[in-house]
Amino acid sequence: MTILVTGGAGYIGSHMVLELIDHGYDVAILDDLSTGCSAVIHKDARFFQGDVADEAIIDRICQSCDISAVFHFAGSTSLPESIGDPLRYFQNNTEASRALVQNLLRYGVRHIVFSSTAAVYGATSSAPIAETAPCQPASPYGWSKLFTEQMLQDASRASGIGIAILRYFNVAGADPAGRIGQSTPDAQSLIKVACAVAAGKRDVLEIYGNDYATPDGTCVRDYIHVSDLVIAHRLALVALQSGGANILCNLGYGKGHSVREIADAVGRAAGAPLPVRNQPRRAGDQAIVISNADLARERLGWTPAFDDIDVILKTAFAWENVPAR
Ligand SMILES: NC(=O)c1ccc[n+]([C@@H]2O[C@H](COP(=O)([O-])OP(=O)(O)OC[C@H]3O[C@@H](n4cnc5c(N)ncnc54)[C@H](O)[C@@H]3O)[C@@H](O)[C@H]2O)c1
Ligand SMILES: O=c1ccn([C@@H]2O[C@H](COP(=O)(O)OP(=O)(O)O[C@H]3O[C@H](CO)[C@@H](O)[C@H](O)[C@H]3O)[C@@H](O)[C@H]2O)c(=O)[nH]1
Repeated sequence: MTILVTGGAGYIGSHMVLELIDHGYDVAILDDLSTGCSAVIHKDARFFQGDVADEAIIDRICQSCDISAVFHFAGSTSLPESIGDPLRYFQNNTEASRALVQNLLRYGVRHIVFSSTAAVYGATSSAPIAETAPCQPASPYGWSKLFTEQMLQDASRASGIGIAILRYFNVAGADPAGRIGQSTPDAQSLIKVACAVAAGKRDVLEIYGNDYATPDGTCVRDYIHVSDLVIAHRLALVALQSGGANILCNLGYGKGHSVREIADAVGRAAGAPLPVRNQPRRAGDQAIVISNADLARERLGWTPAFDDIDVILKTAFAWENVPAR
């Protein structure tokens, strides 16, 4: 039996593929390479290039591989971008996921693990955020993921397919062995950009807002190492395959770091202070986003191995600090 990883040429998906292959699974990847990178596609995985919403390509994959479970990472991922282009987010995250699930159900796929986000909670939540907090997304990105969560839950009730919905906080870092990292050329996430500045590929780190109600005025986020994140995904699949109930849980470390702290720490990792420039607030940002991830530890038996911001930044910078990347 084969595991299908959608978005397996992207940042998190490529780390998932590595984790699965390291654990002896057969893997197929479906990716349209819209933001993914062919250089990170694992040589031992079968690669299909195309859109997750395309019925014909799902037919081709399911007829040539015995797909038992799907990790669904493919999607559009930028919260600020979604504010300017909401319809693309509802199309590529919600509608494309609906088409994917409908087509997979025809082939008897039994389990789906879905990439959701802390952005489903939105403005009304206090920190740390547990899964029981109300969901009031502050962006089309958050809504596009929340709608998909609801759709999966309803599809599961109707069809019996097992689902795990994992709400990630801020994912960062790279494979500690240096095999892969975040390769998206124009990724705008804080740690990627800060490492690019430290590696001399960008001139300055813009800090979006220094007047938030936080200790140093900059936004606080809960950064989780990508390798811990994909381990939790593998454990979620094992739990579903053992006959466990559907899963909905946060993935984070339950601690926060400000933008300013990240800039300072990347400067330390790189051996020179980072040039920074204060800018106005970015639309859609919350001041503080920190998880309560107790449920993941209980339900999945997950014990993070890289819960250290310096390890996250060291692996991210090591990956970025190669001129060709
Ligand atoms: N990076 C984070 O901090 C974070 C946090 C929460 C949730 N997520 C979610 O995790 C998932 C992966 O994010 P990432 O950071 O690896 O992003 P990414 O852009 O690196 O990866 C997404 C991959 O999906 C592919 N893709 C996009 N639309 C597709 C489509 N319609 N059909 C086929 N392939 C398609 C892209 O080419 C890319 O390879 C996304 O669903 C994202 O919303 C990410
Ligand atoms: O060049 C930059 C980039 C970011 N930031 C700030 O850094 C913080 C983190 O931003 P970013 O790395 O873009 O992450 P988020 O907007 O918090 O969103 C991430 O985390 C969400 C979950 O919390 C995911 O759903 C998203 O896909 C993922 O991009 C925010 O305050 C940004 O304003 C800067 O100041 N300068």
